[in-house]
Amino acid sequence: MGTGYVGLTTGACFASLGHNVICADIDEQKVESLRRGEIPILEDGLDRLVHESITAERLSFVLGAATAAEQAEFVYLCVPTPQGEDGSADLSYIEAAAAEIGPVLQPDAVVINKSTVPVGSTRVVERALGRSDVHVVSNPEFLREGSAVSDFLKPDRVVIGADSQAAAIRVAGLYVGIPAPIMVTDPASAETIKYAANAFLATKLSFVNAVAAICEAVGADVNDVMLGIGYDKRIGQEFLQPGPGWGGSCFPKDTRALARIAEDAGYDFFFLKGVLDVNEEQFDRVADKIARLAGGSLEGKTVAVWGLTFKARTDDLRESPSLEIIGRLRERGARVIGYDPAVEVAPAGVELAGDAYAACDGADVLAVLTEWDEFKWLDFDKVHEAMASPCILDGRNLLDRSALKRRGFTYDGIGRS
Ligand SMILES: NC(=O)C1=CN([C@@H]2O[C@H](COP(=O)(O)OP(=O)(O)OC[C@H]3O[C@@H](n4cnc5c(N)ncnc54)[C@H](O)[C@@H]3O)[C@@H](O)[C@H]2O)C=CC1
Ligand SMILES: O=C(O)[C@H]1O[C@H](OP(=O)(O)OP(=O)(O)OC[C@H]2O[C@@H](n3ccc(=O)[nH]c3=O)[C@H](O)[C@@H]2O)[C@H](O)[C@@H](O)[C@@H]1O
Repeated sequence: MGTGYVGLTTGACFASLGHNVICADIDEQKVESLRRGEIPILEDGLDRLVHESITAERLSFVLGAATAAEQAEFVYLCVPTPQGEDGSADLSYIEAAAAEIGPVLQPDAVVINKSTVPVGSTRVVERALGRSDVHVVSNPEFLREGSAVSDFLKPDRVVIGADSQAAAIRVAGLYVGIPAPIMVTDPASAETIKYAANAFLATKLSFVNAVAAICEAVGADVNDVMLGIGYDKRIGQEFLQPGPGWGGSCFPKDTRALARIAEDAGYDFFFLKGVLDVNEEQFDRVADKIARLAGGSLEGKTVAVWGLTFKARTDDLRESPSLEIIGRLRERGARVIGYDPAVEVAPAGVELAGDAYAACDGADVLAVLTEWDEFKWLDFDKVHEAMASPCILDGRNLLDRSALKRRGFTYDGIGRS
């Protein structure tokens, strides 16, 4: 159920493992284009997997959840769980999908929550299904956008939360062929593992960005500092890249949802609120850096922005740090010209340029906010020529600082004095 980043990846990967998969969505246009073999999202390797499985007649697409669920042994719920008004996860899509499939499910079918859902949602699904002869299991997903297929097929672990041992073993059987430890636990623990993992990763990034701020003040280089701490195996080298703040469709909503779960459980997770505050502060700090490069005020200034998506190798703009920072620049009176290799429709408040050089035309500052590899290899003499004043804010520490300085740019990065 759901053919978004998670549902389509899950469907295509399970089909590639030899299972027969029917993917359902309520979005008619999406279903039509998937039937034609057109993949609506940018995801490395997904195209090939979908085509191979359609050809092998192991993967098909239908409109509406009930049609797909009728004959199924397993039903995966991969529908959105957006942030509700009070910060908690909105379960209305989950409840609607469960209510729709409840009447048509085969006895003994297993309904599996792959959407990220708060503790207790297994019970919510049970209630919405209205069936005592089917099982509900939690099987959270840990894939990242941009590397969804390889993350799904080579995960660090598979987590299954079930009350019924037999149902857990049946779900584990779906993953035969995937080289990963399978951990079976109870539903509440599985649901908590998902939120704790995302919140821990977000904490790591806020910590890195906070250390970057200290590095700027004391004259240290955050890249070296992170390399140095990462050699410690207990810390590890991964997920230590400083940046303009973290974003995406999940970290912000899941971190807020965990803070809310804690509050409802009577625990003041003040520390996690600090993680969120540091991230907001990082957006402000980057906007301040751009203003400083523009001479103090952004009123009437033009800022070129390279990178609009929330990270490279995805076309997803949801809760993108780049858009957060652009909002702040516009509030301070700047005109923003953006360029992103994966974005064709201009987000609100951004004029979209046809290429990276065109974005720089007459710009007072260039801000690099997404780490697309191709930005490294552009002709910076051409960029220099196009800009009104050659100033670069490198929000991902992506570019060659010394080479840019030699070319006459004023350069500022993150955590490098
Ligand atoms: N995007 C990511 O990297 C990850 C997302 N998740 C979680 O997975 C869930 C889904 O996320 P995405 O795939 O990003 O969402 P998405 O927004 O890309 O896709 C969700 C799809 O579900 C469809 N849908 C809504 N109601 C439906 C219904 N009743 N029946 C059938 N289809 C329905 C929508 O039309 C949409 O195509 C969320 O809970 C998210 O937190 C978990 C891990 C990774
Ligand atoms: O629940 C989810 O949706 C997923 O959320 C994240 O995956 P994703 O949102 O695709 O992206 P990440 O690669 O984790 O990046 C998130 C944000 O952190 C930033 N980031 C990441 C890594 C880093 O070292 N530095 C850094 O600033 C990225 O630019 C981006 O804005 C998690 O990594 C996945 O494990 C999880 O399944």
